[in-house]
This record gives sequence, structure tokens and C-alpha cells, in this order.
Amino acid sequence: MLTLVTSVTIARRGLQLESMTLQDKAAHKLKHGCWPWLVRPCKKVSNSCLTYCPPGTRPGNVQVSISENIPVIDCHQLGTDKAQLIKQITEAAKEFGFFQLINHGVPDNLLHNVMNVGKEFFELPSEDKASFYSEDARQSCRLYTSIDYVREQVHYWRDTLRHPCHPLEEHIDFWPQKPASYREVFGSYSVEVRKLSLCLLDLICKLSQVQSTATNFYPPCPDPSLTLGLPKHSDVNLITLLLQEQVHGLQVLKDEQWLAVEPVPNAFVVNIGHMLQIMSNGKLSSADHRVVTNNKVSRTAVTSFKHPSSTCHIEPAKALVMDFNPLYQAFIYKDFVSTYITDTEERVSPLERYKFQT
Ligand SMILES: O=C(O)CCC(=O)C(=O)O
Ligand SMILES: [Fe+2]
Repeated sequence: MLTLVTSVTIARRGLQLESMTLQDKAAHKLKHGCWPWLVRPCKKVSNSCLTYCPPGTRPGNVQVSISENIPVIDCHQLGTDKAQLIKQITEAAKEFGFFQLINHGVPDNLLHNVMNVGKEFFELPSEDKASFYSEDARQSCRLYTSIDYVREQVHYWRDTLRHPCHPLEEHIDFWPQKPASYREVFGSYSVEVRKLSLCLLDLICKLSQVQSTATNFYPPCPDPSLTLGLPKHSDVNLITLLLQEQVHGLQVLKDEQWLAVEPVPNAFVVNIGHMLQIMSNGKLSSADHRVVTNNKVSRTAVTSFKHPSSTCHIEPAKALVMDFNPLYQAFIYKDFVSTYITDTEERVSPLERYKFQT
């Protein structure tokens, strides 16, 4: 009953929000000190509810140079020169922790459909989205704003719909039924991305995994120099496959410099998570990245995360530590995830506490 009442309230407020122009929203911010969020209207106006990053952590000029060096790898070679492909992937994973894949075998029309359906979801009237809105991170299929709206000091410029997607039959019934093709399109997409990430992991190593998908929507922002879509972080998981539309926003930190990841049509942006850095004993890098906003158009990105299972025992792979010392202590994945959340909030590298002192 309580949930029902809350949903209705959010839907009503959301409806008002949808009729607001960007200027109206900016005026709301000036008057009340917080943004009228698309899916999570600010319930209480309070000074602790910061919607811009505090000075010192603001991105400032977000127009950084586009990296010509982040490798774009052609998977076409899988059938012809597998050894060369493995070499390119491991070199890119070591040097940048990021690369893009083309000719990866996921059909172009499916990539097109998943992006459109993902965007259409966010364009639905609020009453269709309200039942998915939740501030409880344990909720399986969940629509939310920023990262942890209730606990965080700063809200980021992002709305997300996230749900598990493997095994498909266990989860699909909890997914949105609007847009009408959501389940079919995201179902096919999840299966294809699973095949591709298993193939990638097979090229690098073999593991027991869990997969989830998140669609991020970054609304246009009146002043991108003041806020971020997502702050600097590295992904906790094994590997992430990201489909982005043709709008800049994702940036990677390389040698203390932010580099923009060029949106290559129908490419997957692949990045290495902390788990692969640890298991490869530092041979592969989990790069820091962030998302900046722009003041003209929204940006949508569909991310698929491969995780180890929560009880998985993780340590540097024996084969890789034979002739040198392991750099990281062993742990259980779910314990790392808890410390990752607190360390990332405190802006401390989550890897530090697991490093052996030298
Ligand atoms: O939305 C993006 O471009 C990146 C998202 C991301 O880095 C994440 O969800 O971990
Ligand atoms: Fe990320």
C-alpha cells in the first residue's frame, strides 16, 4: 500500500516535471537549490542536497581532445588470425584498459533497436515509469537517479534503468512492458552481448560470471562545466561492454589527462574492471573514467557488466604469479564490492586495501 501511494505521488510530480522546459528547470534550481529530476523529484529542499559538484571537484572545461590512441579493434580477424586478435586485445587492455570493437557479430539492426527502445523508455509518461522507481539498490529491476540519491552528498546528472539479464528466463518477467518491444529487444541484446563477452573472456581467461545491463540517460544540462553525469571511477566487475549513441560524454583518464572516447557507429566500448586487473596481477588495467554532460542534447548509453558470482574467490591467477610475487591479496567478490562502494565514495582507490605492502 505504501509503495502504491509513493508511486502515485512520484507519477504526479513527474507529470508536472515533464511539462517543464530546461529553462523552467533551471529556474526551479535557482529558487529551491536543487534540480527537479526527471524520475526522482527532489522531495525536500535542503542545503545538503547539492546538485552541482562542490568547487574543486567540478570538471570545468569538458571539451578535452578526442583520443586517437584508444584502439579500435576489428573482430573480423577472429576467423582468420585469432592469435593477432588476442595480441591486440591484451595490448589494448594493458595499455589503456579501454578499447572499441567493430565487426563484433552483434547485428547492426539489434544495436539500433536497443538504443531506440532504451531512449523511448525514458520518454514514456511518468506514470509508466513510476512503478520501477526505487531507492533500494536491492530491487532487481530498478529506475533511479544519480548513484545513491538518499545517501550521497552530490547528485549526478543521470537517470538509469538497471536489471539483471542472465539467465534471461529468471528475470525477463520483471522488466518493463513499455515500450512494447522492450523485453524482446533487450532480451535478444542480452543474449548477444553475453555471447560476445564470453568470447572476449575466453580470449583472455575463463570464469564463472553474472551479467547485468544498465541504460543510462543523461539529460541536457544548462552548464556542463559545473556537474558530471558520472564522477571519476573504475568499474568493479570483470569487463564492461558499452553501446553509446553518437554523442560525446565518456572520458578516460590516461597519464593524468582526460581523453574523450569517440563515438564510433555500432562499436562497443570495452573496459577492464578491477577484477581483471587483480586476476591478471596488474597486467591489465582498470582505467578511471567519467561522464560529462552537454547543453544541447541528451545522451543514452547501454552498459552490460560481467561480474564474477558474488561468492567467487578472487586472487591473481597462479599462472601469472609463478615467476613473480602476487600484487593483491585474495578475497571474496562480494566483500570487495562492499569496500569498493565506500572507497569510491571517499575517493580512495578501491584496490589499495588489497595490495600487498612492498
Ligand atoms: O554511461 C556511460 O557512458 C558510462 C557508464 C559507466 O561508466 C558506468 O556505468 O560504470
Ligand atoms: Fe564505469
